[in-house]
Amino acid sequence: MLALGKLLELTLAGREPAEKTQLTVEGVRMRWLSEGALEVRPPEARDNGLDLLLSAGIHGNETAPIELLDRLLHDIARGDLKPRARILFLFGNPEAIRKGERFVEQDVNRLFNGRHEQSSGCEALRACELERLAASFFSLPDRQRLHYDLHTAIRGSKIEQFALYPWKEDRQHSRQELARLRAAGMEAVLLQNKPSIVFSSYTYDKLGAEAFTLELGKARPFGQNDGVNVSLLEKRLKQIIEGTEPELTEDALDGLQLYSVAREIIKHSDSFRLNLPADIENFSELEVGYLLAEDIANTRWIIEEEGARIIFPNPRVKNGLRAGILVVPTTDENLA
Ligand SMILES: O=C(O)CCC(=O)N[C@@H](CCC(=O)O)C(=O)O
Ligand SMILES: [Zn+2]
Repeated sequence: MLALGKLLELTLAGREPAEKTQLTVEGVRMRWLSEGALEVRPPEARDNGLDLLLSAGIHGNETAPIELLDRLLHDIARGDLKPRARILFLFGNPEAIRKGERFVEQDVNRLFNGRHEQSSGCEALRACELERLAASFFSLPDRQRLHYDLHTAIRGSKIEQFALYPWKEDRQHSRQELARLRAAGMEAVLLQNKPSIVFSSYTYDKLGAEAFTLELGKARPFGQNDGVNVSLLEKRLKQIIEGTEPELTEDALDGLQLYSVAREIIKHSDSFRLNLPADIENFSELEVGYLLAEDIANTRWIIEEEGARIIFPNPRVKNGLRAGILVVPTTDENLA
């Protein structure tokens, strides 16, 4: 296999490859751009006009998605997977991946859309670099732009695999992209309704990509991901890469649960208290009237919404950041 197919090994060892560009037997060009960043370009005659950004390891301890991208890259480097799309593979936070930690100093996925400019340290620099790499990759005109940012979650979930779809004013969420997600094994999609500072929001808002955060199961260390079944996603990604996706049918959205954000729970101070069991699963339902959280100055978060569910509850985030999202079921009537 070509050495550049071993991007993960290089990244884990903190090494630069001796050769920065290599050609596979199929004439696919692989180019190392910087730590954890590799561009794959099909021969011009085979290029189908899709630019696909695949990122994982934005959180260093979320290893199943990193292993998935590693397998795809190996297949490309061996000539077993024959891309028709241009692809950018990104391992988001190399230092945290090496440490097996969610982050080193701060969460990279809270530093996009300009936030890194108000901060410092290795993760702020990395967020800036990731924005630059993505912007340069998505700078070619007249091409389709698609970004999947792959994650696993801190806790178990009543809905194992789901996507978060960013928001931008005057831009509608796409039914076609939701159908693609359904085919890739996603059981639910959370339709965002305001701007955000995560990576997929940056590529959606600033670079015009269709972009998603995908949650694939519970985070575990390398080699312990048997419980995370990414087979449908892996199959779909291979089809997208090779340009062999089957046509999506009328019933393609059947069974896909849609949610919208009712409220983001923001931790304002060290007095923040979240009244949930430590092992609560994502998408657990909360009853109207339930006192979810308390914070400084008698702030109380009480459930008012029928059918509300909690995702990503985390009282340990830094002050000013999201400590959970309250979601409610929604319909597909506003999709494009
Ligand atoms: O399990 C958790 O609490 C977090 C899992 C995770 O990393 N999720 C992403 C979601 C990004 C988004 O809002 O699109 C994150 O929190 O960064
Ligand atoms: Zn994550």
